[in-house]
Amino acid sequence: MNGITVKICGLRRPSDVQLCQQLGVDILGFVTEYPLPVPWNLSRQEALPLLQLVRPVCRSCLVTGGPPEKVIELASSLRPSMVQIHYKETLEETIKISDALHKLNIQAIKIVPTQAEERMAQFGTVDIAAIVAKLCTTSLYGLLADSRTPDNALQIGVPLNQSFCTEIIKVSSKPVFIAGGINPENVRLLLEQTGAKYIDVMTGVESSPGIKDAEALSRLVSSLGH
Ligand SMILES: O=C(O)c1ccccc1NCC(=O)[C@H](O)[C@H](O)COP(=O)(O)O
Repeated sequence: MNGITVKICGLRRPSDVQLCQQLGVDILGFVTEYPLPVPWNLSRQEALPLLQLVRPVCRSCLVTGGPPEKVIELASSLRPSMVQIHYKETLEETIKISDALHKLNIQAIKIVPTQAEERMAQFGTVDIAAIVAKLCTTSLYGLLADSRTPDNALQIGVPLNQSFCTEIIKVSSKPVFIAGGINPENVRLLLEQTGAKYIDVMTGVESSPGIKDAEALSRLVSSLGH
């Protein structure tokens, strides 16, 4: 399973940042100034020294969200490689954020909500193919098909929605990250079933929120041939 891009999210400790890099993780995710009080959340003062540990061969990703001005200001201040727009941003807000970040050479990815009512609120339609088509005309780097949303942010092990992921991958011309309940035991099967090339994992490699389990992380990464 070579060629799979691995993002590990919810990093809070320097030792976990180092571990991810030793294991060859591609993207290191830091939940920063997220609009809800989740246990992975960092202040920008906490995030900065962790971001500075990320070597140029890896990418750093801020997971955040909210009003465009706030997201753009945060990214301008911390200068990560990527920003994951992961709250309730509309299409117009997503375009505003991704255009501004593009000018700063920062890649942006946007969650496509699993819940129909959230899709309607953010994009004015529930139709997944139509939403993906619109997002693929923007300056976003990629999309995220994630079962963890602002509405179930505190749950552990929210399972992956396979048909949702498969549908987005089928119609997207941009990279699609799949996320939700991926762990060392199910990762290969989920990749085969969805055809995904990009994965995002948080709680499936943790012993408790924000504490990565070195053995689980190592098994996940080595099962992908990293
Ligand atoms: O990280 C959070 O605190 C968070 C809160 C609300 C929505 C999403 C959040 N994280 C997004 C991620 O990128 C996670 O890596 C992704 O949801 C996968 O999580 P898991 O199912 O625990 O692997």
